[in-house]
Parts: sequence; C-alpha cells; structure tokens
Amino acid sequence: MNPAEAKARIEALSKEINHHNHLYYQEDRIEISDFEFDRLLEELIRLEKEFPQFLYPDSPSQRVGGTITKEFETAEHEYKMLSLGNTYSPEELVAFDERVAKGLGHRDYAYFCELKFDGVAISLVYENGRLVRAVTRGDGTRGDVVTENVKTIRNIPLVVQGKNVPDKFEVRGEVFLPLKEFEKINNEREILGEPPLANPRNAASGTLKMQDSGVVAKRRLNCYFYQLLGEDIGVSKHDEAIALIESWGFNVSPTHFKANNIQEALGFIDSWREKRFTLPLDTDGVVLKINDYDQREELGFTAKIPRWAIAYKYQAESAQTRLLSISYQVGRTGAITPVANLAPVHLAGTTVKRASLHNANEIIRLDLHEGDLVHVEKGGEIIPKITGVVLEKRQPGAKSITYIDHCPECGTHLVRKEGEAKHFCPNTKACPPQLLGRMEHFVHQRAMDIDSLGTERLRTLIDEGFVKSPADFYGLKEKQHQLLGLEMGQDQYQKTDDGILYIGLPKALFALTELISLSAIEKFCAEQIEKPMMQVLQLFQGYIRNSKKKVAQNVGMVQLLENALLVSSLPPMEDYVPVAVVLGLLVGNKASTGQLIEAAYHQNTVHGTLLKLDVKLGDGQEERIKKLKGNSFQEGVIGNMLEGIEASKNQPFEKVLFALGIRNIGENTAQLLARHFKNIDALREASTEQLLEINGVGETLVHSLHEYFKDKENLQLIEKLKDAGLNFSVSEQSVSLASNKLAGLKILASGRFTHFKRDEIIDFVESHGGTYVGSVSKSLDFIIEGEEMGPSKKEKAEKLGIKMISEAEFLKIVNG
Ligand SMILES: NC(=O)c1ccc[n+]([C@@H]2O[C@H](COP(=O)([O-])OP(=O)(O)OC[C@H]3O[C@@H](n4cnc5c(N)ncnc54)[C@H](O)[C@@H]3O)[C@@H](O)[C@H]2O)c1
Ligand SMILES: [Zn+2]
Repeated sequence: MNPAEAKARIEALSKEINHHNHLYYQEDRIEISDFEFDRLLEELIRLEKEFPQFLYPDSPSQRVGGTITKEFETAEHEYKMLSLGNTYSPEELVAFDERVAKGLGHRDYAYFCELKFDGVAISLVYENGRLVRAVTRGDGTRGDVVTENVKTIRNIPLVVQGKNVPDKFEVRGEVFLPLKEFEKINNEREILGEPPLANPRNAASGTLKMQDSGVVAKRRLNCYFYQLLGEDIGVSKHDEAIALIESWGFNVSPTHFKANNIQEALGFIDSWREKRFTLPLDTDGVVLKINDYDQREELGFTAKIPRWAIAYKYQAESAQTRLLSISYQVGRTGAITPVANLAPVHLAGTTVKRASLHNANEIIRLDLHEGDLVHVEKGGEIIPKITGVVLEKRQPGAKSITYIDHCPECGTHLVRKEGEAKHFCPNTKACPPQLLGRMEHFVHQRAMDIDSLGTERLRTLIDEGFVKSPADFYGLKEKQHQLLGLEMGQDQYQKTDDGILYIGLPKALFALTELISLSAIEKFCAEQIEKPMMQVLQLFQGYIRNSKKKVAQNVGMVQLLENALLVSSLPPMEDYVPVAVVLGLLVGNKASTGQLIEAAYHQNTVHGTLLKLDVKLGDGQEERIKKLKGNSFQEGVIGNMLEGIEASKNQPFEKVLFALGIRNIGENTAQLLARHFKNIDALREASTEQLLEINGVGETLVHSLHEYFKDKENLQLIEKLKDAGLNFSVSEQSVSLASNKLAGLKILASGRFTHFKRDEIIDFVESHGGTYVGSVSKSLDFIIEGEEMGPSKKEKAEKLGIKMISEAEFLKIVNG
C-alpha cells in the first residue's frame, strides 16, 4: 500500500468506525457485529502504526467511542474512564503478557481475571458515605449525570457503612438488564403492541438515559462492580479492593479469579467459554488486569487504554449440521417467523436444534435448499443463527426452500406489506396466536386486570373453542361445568400437519411406569437428548434396573412401548410418541388400535381424546391415564377465574377502551379520549376535526379509530360487552374536582413545562374545573406559554390577541 492509498483507507475506516460508534453509543443500535467492528478498528490501528504521518489526534483509535447525550447535566471524571484493548486470539494474549513482563522487568505479577460484562459502564461517587453522583462514561472525560436513574437500581447502596470507608471514593461497574427481565419486558411489549427492545445491552443503555426515572425503576436494572478509586482507599491490590467494596455492600459477580501467570489466565478463559451462557447476563469475554496497583502505575496508559489490562473476547462459536425442515411461527401480531429445525448439534455449551431465520429475505440470502448442511453460530444472542451453507455438500437435485403462502395456524393467505421484511397473517380476529395476543391484551393488568387468566389458561380456552372474542369471557359462567377437567399445558403435545396427536416421551414413560418420578424421567431424557429415541428407550430400561423399582413390570412396559412403536403405522417423531399408541398400552382391550387412532385424530389433548373415545375405564386405568394429562381446570381454578372476570366489570371506561386493543391507542391515549368524550358513543361519532382538536391526537390515530368503528363485528363486540355490564362511559363520581379555580375558563398550553409532562397539564386544568382546548381559537381565555412554544401557534395567538401567561403565573392562579 502506498501512502496515498493508506491515507484514503485510514480516512474511510475512521468514517465508518465513527458511524458505528455513533449508532452504538448514541442511538443504542448496531448494524454490524462486535467482531466486525473490532476488525475495522484493528485494521485502522495497524495502518496508523505503519503510516504514523496519518495518525490524527481525533482518530477513533485515540478516543473512547461514546459521548455525552446533551440531555443531562454533565460532570467531569476525576479519573478518566477509558476503553480496554481487546483481542480474540490466545497468541496475542501471550504477546500482551510478554510486553507486561518486559515492562515490569520480569518481576512477579498476577492477573486478576473478571468476566467482561456486556452492559453500560457507570461511575458512582460517594462522599461521606453517601452517593452524590452517578455518571456515564460519556467521552471518557465527561459523562452524563444520571444519579436519579441509578438510584432506582435496588442493590446500589445509597449510603455506605462499614469498616474503613474513606471520606471520598469512586466505584465503577457495569449496569445491565438481566436476561430474564429482558425477555419479560419484550413479552409484555409484544402483548401491548410495542416494538421489542433489540438486545439487553442496548436496553440497559437506553434505560439509563431515560428522562423519567419512574419508568427506569420498572425496568429492574442490576449492576456488577469491578473497580474502586480514590486518594485514600487503604488498599494496594485489586483483589483487596474487590473484597472491600463487596464488604461495603456493592454487588460483585462471584466469577472472578486470581491467576499467577498467563497460562492460568488462559485456563480460566477456557473454563468460562461455555459456562458463561448460564450467567444471568450477557458476557463477551474475560478482562485481565494486573493485580498490583504500583505495577499498574509502572505500566501506565495510552490515550485510550490502560497498558496493564486487556480484554480477551470470545469469538462466536460455530458448528455444522443438517437442516431438517423449516417451521413457521405465527406471533401475537400475526408476524410470521421462519425457524430452521436442525439435526441436534453441540454448540457453546448447549444442544442446538433450532435457529432463527428472521424472514423470507434471510432464506433467499442464504439460498437455503432442502437438506442443506449449514453453519450455525452462537454469539451473544440467545437464539443461534445460520450463517451459511456448505455448498459442496449439497445433495444433487435438492430443491430450494419455498416460503409458505398460507398461515400455518389458520390457513389464511399471507400478506407482505410494501417495504416490510416479514409476512403477516391478516386474519387478526380468528387466527389462534393473534387471538391469544388480543386476549392477553384484554385481560392485562393495565387493561381489564383479570390476573386469574394467565397465558396457559387463555390458550386452553381458545384452543378448545370457549373463547373467540373478549365477550365470551362474560359467558363462561354458564359453561363452567364444561370447563371442569379441561386440560391445560398443551406444551407437552405436538401435532403433525395432518392432525395426528403426539405426547412428549417423558410424560409417556411416567404414565407407563410406577414409582419413578416425572422429574427424574425428565432429567434422564434431557441427558439423552442427542440420541435417537429408540436408543433412549433401551437406555431407560437400564436406568429402571439400576433404580431397582418394580423392575420386571416397568421394564416390561417400556418394551411393550418399543414394540408398539415399531409396528405402528403412525410416522415417528423424535422425542414424542403418538397418543394413540400410549393409550393403547394403558386401556388394554377397552378399545382397538383403529378406534384409538380415530379418537386422537384432530384432538389437542388426552382429555379430549378420551371424551371422544367414550369408553368406561377401570379405576387403575383412570389413575395411570391421569399421569399422562397436563394440569387441568379444577373447581378452585374455575371459581377464581370467574371471580376475576366478574370483578373486571368495575374497571373504568378508560381501561375498557384500552382493553379493546384499537390500533395505536395506548394506555395514555385511551385515558385522554375517555376523559374527553366521556362515553363510547360520543367517541364513535366524533368527527375528524373534533378528534384533531385534542392535543396529542394525530392523523394516524383518527384513521385507526375510524377503521375500528367501521367494522360491524367491533360494534357488535361493544354491544355485547355493554350488555355484560362493562363501563363504556365515565362514571360521574370518578370525576371529582380538585378545585373550581379554573371553572368556566377555556385554556390551551403549548411548549415544554417544568412542572408538567405533556398530558399532565390537561388533567390539571380539567381537575380544577377548566376546559382544555386543543387548538388556538378566539374562544380561549388564555394560553399557558411554555418553553419553545410552537411558532405557528404563537403567531396565530398574537394575531387573535389572546392573552398568554407563563407557567409560574398559571400556577399562581390555581395555587394562590
Ligand atoms: N457493533 C458495533 O457497531 C459496535 C460499535 C461500537 C463499539 N462496539 C463494541 O463495543 C466495545 C467498544 O468499546 P468500549 O470502549 O465500550 O468497551 P471496551 O471493549 O473497550 O471495554 C471497556 C468497557 O468494558 C466494560 N466492562 C465490562 N466488564 C468489565 C470488567 N470486568 N472490568 C472492566 N471493564 C469492564 C466497561 O463498560 C468498560 O467501559 C467493543 O467490544 C466493540 O466491539 C461495537
Ligand atoms: Zn393465521
């Protein structure tokens, strides 16, 4: 490369890296993987070394990638918050170690090894034992002050008491969103029709930078601490500092290790390669830090990184396996997600059987064919992905995968909207997963609040045809005797496309044997998961012999199952056995094979199959078959459910309106509309102009409302719910006034305010008897002018000569 080329490349790389830094730190999103990003940075550093004349002071190799957001006060860090050098190769780690050894004149040293937590760095400053400031890393020199948000993290001590607490100190750590919380939030968002959060790191970073700490508190962030700083901290080694902050009540991950040389550190790295996936948060490597503070000082820093530490990052692990088939999952919003079913393969500590394919484009991009040998990778994310096809191994004549054109759940023709990657099932009203989504929304705590109707129960009520619309909940009382004994937990079943019912192997073995617990059988099967099922049955016989429990009888039953499976005409399914086959062994001569197959056909459960079979069973048989069933509705559960449904009739109009699930009508909008129109008929009849007059209502919302009320079925639903006794108007006593100070006044507010958020000021005006008006008109008594009031509004108001008052003046009118 000649200097001109190098210069061009350095500039191009810098531009690209700056772009990704901006996305990553400012917008909390990514376009490329960390590995790809690190490669770009590495190339830049290499070129700058080779051509030092093009090393500019503002190069991304010289600076920490983030900056401040401008939405918070900022504070300067007393000690800079730097990056870490990183590497993906053990050889480079050894080279780092050699540099360290040389730098320390070959004296003894130790590495303190910690996992590299994938979250957001935070610095906490304590004075006289109290937390005074929490600051993000920002650009390394200055960061955003996010103290209020950080205070909502439960295990961060606001006051530190303990031995040897210095007057002033700083601790640093990583704020993260636990994986479980992340999943919970996304589940919830899906139910409420909000877009999912991309990944736990971005979610944590975005949360920390929110303006409303009330929302932050709900997110349940957590934090691990890994650094203590200050003038008189009284310790001279990192391991002592970690023990100290732990004794002061800071949360330290128990995963650290002190290595006496690089070989021990490499051993530690290896031991966590797979185990790290069991941790409650994402980790992407191991950080090695020189343990002794004096030695750290000797080694020093570059502009961007300490020379006494390095991060070893795990590369995504990959494996090859066979593509067996593709299933299509229908989400609660009707979005179709293709999932690849793979021959089981061991990858990064788990057995992988499935990989996400995202959408049709991904299948085209990979050019997947039936039976392809594929590369699967497991990186930071929880679900592995297919990264490529081994073309040389493609079978001749293999057909390329064609995307489905009908919904696998309800058969409706799929649609794909302009510019969208995903296909959708448009049957929003009756497609089972979509119906489930709507019902979950309807009963949600923030809507009708029927918490006795969890997902499992809802799914059962939908699958068994009891609930086709929210109105059906209010007719369940009349059907309660039919609910008794109805089976839940359909997860234990599988059905082929043509309607043959299968049950999970552990359940079948549990019912066929005696004195062996279900959990023991499940554990056994989980350990054998990679073996073919017939071999698992063989091994299970050995397991029974070892357990010494009813050996002859239990082994005999398993052998009968083996034989029955071998002679059965039903197709085999790994990990599952046909319900007809298992029942055949349990009911003896009460029914023929043909009858059983017929009975289980198109049924969803053992319960349903038995109802259809309609034979009288002996007591012993009943008992055993009961072991086969999932949980079922019992009197207590039914009573509980009906009570919750009854109580929901008291939910106020705004909650009912939200529960209807009208597109684009979130909780706040529902509240706004309910308070403004007071009842559903007024809302239905509202004209576009009337709607747009309301502050916070835009074109999209008006369109959604019109679409909703145009649909006859929706109107029927509303009628039915009204008949059931739900509130479709604001009850008079609920609008109690705080005062009459604004009675008779027509008021508008515009701009930003210190004491109110957007909708709060409307509530405030109304609760003091005033009328809030959404647009500038002559009828207004005054306008409350906030910061940055809209210029067109201001101009119009001035033209009409309407009085404008400040927020402070307004508060004086009300509060005196
Ligand atoms: N994919 C992208 O587009 C993109 C863009 C920018 C940055 N990145 C990634 O972000 C990272 C960039 O660097 P960075 O400066 O934010 O982080 P870094 O990799 O330089 O490491 C420093 C950070 O590691 C964290 N950390 C976690 N565990 C730690 C521990 N035990 N001890 C000390 N620190 C610990 C701290 O937050 C600290 O600020 C790289 O991993 C890079 O791949 C990716
Ligand atoms: Zn469908």
